[in-house]
Amino acid sequence: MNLPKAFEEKMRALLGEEFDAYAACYDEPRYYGLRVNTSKISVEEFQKICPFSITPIPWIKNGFYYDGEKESPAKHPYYFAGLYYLQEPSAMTPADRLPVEPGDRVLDVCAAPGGKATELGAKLQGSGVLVANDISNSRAKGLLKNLELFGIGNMLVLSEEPGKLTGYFREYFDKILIDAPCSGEGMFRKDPKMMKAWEEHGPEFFSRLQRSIVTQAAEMLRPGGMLLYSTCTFDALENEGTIAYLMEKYPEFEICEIRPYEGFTHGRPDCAPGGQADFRKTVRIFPHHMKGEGHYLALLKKGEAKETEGADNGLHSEPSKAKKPLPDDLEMFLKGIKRTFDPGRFDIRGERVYYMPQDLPALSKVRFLRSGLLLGELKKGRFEPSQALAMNLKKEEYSQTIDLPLSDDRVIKYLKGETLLVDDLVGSKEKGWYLVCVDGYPLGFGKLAGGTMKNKYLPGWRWQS
Ligand SMILES: C[S@@+](CC[C@H](N)C(=O)[O-])C[C@H]1O[C@@H](n2cnc3c(N)ncnc32)[C@H](O)[C@@H]1O
Repeated sequence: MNLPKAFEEKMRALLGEEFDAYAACYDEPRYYGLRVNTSKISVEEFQKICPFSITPIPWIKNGFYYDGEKESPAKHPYYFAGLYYLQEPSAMTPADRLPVEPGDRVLDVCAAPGGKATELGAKLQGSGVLVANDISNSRAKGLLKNLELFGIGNMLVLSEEPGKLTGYFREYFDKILIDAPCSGEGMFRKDPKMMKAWEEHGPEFFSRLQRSIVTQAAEMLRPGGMLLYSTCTFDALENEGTIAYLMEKYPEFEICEIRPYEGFTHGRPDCAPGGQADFRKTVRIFPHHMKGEGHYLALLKKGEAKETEGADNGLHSEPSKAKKPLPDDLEMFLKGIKRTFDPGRFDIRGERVYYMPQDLPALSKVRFLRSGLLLGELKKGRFEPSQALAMNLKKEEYSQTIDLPLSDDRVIKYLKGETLLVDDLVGSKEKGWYLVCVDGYPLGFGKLAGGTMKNKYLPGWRWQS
């Protein structure tokens, strides 16, 4: 592979005698990875049912390699059931190493298309809140789809400039991930087009952007909270340089150890102005040391603020809405779900019914793609459940289900949007909303009458043949 000359020279200087081993990797095939959605299935269970050959990624407990030249895991009903996400192995590391716990308030500042946000959401296991943001509205649409496919309901999907969010979320979050826009040097093998982009917008351009994003994000982290910064580039200015800038502006941040793996390489104190030894705790991923493309990670903890102590965190909760009774048809539908709903968290806007995360600040004038779990729509008083709700439910939580084995050709028919005959599975008098599952994992809803099931799978998500 012909690398840009300036890049090659820079890498020679960075890697010294390791450069030849690094350069030789460009003649090797790229790695393909798949990450299990642990909010839907355990790793052990997935290994039992996985229809293609996989081998563990040693530093990611729910990550596996697959052979991308032979297999197409995105064209499988389990993918449509949200059981896994396809992701380059080194890119799994940031969300894995940010210690998110159920109940946390988590922000993913640059989240689209959701490779990391889907893992952060899965780690929350339905409690707390994930705010997934991306400045690009078109990319945020893909992010929303991936989060809904994963069954994440306790979330907001926003498309905002991070500086605007600081006014709403000052010191609000427990954990923040910044997977920054970068010059992408670690992705040259996976996607050679990145080299052209690098020549147009190199490290200097991205460094300026990263400096503004990290300092804006810093204001949204509560004291004691943790921030993980990552890039898929090798450039020192964009990596150690950005973290050094953050720590100069916000001295209350300290660099923390990242759970180790033998293939990780230490960050470089010599690449950071000031050269503090702590930069060794940051991690560089190189393809000649491990089976992944290339990444940089720094985990930081925010101490008590030195200058902004006692500042108002801007958190003014949405005034609780007067609790109106829910429409009858919605009330009836919810009786079929074995889950306790908090009446104060329903939010009906026009025809749409949402179930909101708890303790959100008032968010007027923020560009949303989604706020909360879209439960469904009220059409002339009739409630129609959404695709997002189907993906958010477990089979055991819903009273009426049609569970098809993978081998049943009605699975693909359902995903294509076709009407199904299911009189062999339900009594002739049964009717109403059914949750259609494959091997026990929900795919979507259908409406049954007289042994025929009208397909309610979201048209935009259909299986394309
Ligand atoms: C490396 S990608 C993120 C990949 C994503 N975290 C994932 O794992 O799928 C960087 C993202 O940052 C977004 N971006 C660029 N500038 C931004 C800004 N100022 N604020 C927020 N997002 C930005 C881009 O649209 C892009 O989607």
